[in-house]
Amino acid sequence: MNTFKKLFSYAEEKKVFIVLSLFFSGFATCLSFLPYYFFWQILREITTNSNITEIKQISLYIFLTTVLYGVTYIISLLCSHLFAFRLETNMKKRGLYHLLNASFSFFDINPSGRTRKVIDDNTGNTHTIIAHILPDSVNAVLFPIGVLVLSFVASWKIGVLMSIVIILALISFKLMYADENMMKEYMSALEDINSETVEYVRGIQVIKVFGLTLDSFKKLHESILNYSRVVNKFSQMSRTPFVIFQCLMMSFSALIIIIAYPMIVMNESMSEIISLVVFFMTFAGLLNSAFVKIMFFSKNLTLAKDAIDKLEDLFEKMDENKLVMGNITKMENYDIEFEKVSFGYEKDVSILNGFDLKLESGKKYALVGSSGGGKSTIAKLISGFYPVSSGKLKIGGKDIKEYSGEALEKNIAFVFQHAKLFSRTIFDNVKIGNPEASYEEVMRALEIAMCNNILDKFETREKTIIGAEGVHLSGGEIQRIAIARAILKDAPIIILDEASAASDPENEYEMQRAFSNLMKNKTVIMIAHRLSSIRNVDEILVIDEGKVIERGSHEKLMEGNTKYRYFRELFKNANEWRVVNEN
Ligand SMILES: Nc1ncnc2c1ncn2[C@@H]1O[C@H](COP(=O)(O)OP(=O)(O)OP(=O)(O)O)[C@@H](O)[C@H]1O
Repeated sequence: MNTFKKLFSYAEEKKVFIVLSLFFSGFATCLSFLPYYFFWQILREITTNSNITEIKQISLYIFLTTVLYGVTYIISLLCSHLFAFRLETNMKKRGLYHLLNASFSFFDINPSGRTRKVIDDNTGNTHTIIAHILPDSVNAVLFPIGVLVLSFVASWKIGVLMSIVIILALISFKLMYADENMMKEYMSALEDINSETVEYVRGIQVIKVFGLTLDSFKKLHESILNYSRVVNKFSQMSRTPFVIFQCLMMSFSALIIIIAYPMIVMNESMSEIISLVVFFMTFAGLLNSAFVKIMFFSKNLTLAKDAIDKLEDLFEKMDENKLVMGNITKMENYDIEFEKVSFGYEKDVSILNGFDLKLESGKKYALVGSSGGGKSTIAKLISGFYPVSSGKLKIGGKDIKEYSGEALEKNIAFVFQHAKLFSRTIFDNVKIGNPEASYEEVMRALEIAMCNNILDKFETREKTIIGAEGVHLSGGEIQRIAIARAILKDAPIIILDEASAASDPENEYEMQRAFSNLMKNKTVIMIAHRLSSIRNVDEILVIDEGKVIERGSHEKLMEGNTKYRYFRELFKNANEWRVVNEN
């Protein structure tokens, strides 16, 4: 019931519809007995007086009560659908709200496609239980009760027989679904096999290139074996009660012999016997369908519970690591200062420990160092992706926490290693940098970012839709469009995380020019592996194990036995090695 409480809380304003739906469903169930009652009366009339006027009259009652039942049931479904669609909409809205307010760290860890899928799939999974199963469950519960009452009204013997059948069916039914953990285990095995299959298909290129077999793709193999084991266990567990349940339902009509035979032997009224037999037999299929509805209810309730748990778990994750924001909107200057900052992504693993660093407004810095040293982490902290664990991170002399979210967004532009472009026109992709910008300003940004030769490739130029048929952009070209976007944003602090990694030698020259245009008069923090691209910066900082171990100009760091010089030589050797091998 907790699941329903949670579900209903998403659409409090339309709760009245679900109450109405349950009421009409109950009312419809009661009405559904009337046609059967009148049917029994017709049988009695046919087998006794055969009064045609009376039969016509009762037939009319059957017709009217059936129509009334149909209308009431439709009203019930209409109400449940109104509630279910509002619930789905509100859940999606809540998802959107959390997405818009999610911490940056959330997007750092969670792929956007998966997040969308969790929200879309799980909100969808709540539809069946609310729109169909919930109103039907009222029917499923009331129907066997009504059948019992009507049976006792018809004959106490039929009533007793019906009671025995219903009790036995309920026991076997309960045994089938007794183990809630079994259901959970089944759902989790199903989810595992689904996600592992998706992972396998996504990596199909690697699998083909390396000729991997399913066995070597261990996790998928294990998930298949696990699924098969769980399904087998579930089937074995449900086997006996399911067979009993099916036998009961299938042989239900035959049970009337227990009552009819002694009546025939005792020479009771033939018309009474026939009407009772036919009346009893009509309930056989109806009772079965009531139980099937209960079966669907259990399954869909587990699905809905799973869906709501997953959504709430996602919302919780979106709220983790959120930066506490202040309300200062203006930055006095763009000096950046780390004061004894400690930070770790996980509780016990510290990446920065008492880290100190000062970067001056308007200067260009390059962070270099061995992989995993903490360069990107420093950049992410400056951008406000994660809050620091202790110490202070200041921009313009004020703690980053004192600024509003908009102030950080407005003043910092981050160009990622793998820039993301949307399936819109090149123009629109750039305009995201400043939605207020004019046509000329966008075109100017494209020009400064050296994108003109990209536009020349397409007849539709800046109106070319990214991802449309025949539109293929190289990594370097995508990066230049992303730089145009950052140029248009015109933020005073620019962070470039391995931003030239995607460029090939052919467009590296253009990339470098695009970068220098972007960096003019800004505070720039550039993380670079290509050491050739960082010569024009004011200072180079060598980061190792979360510390600045060297800092200075290229010339200064090349003097003496520095780590930077060592990296340079490695880089030079690697390039020479590459050129020799390419020749
Ligand atoms: N989202 C994350 N969750 C947990 N640990 C992380 C996360 N991102 C980075 N790390 C860890 O933090 C450490 C520093 O990583 P960071 O990316 O800052 O290094 P880097 O110097 O930029 O490395 P590279 O040059 O290879 O990109 C690494 O040990 C890395 O495994």
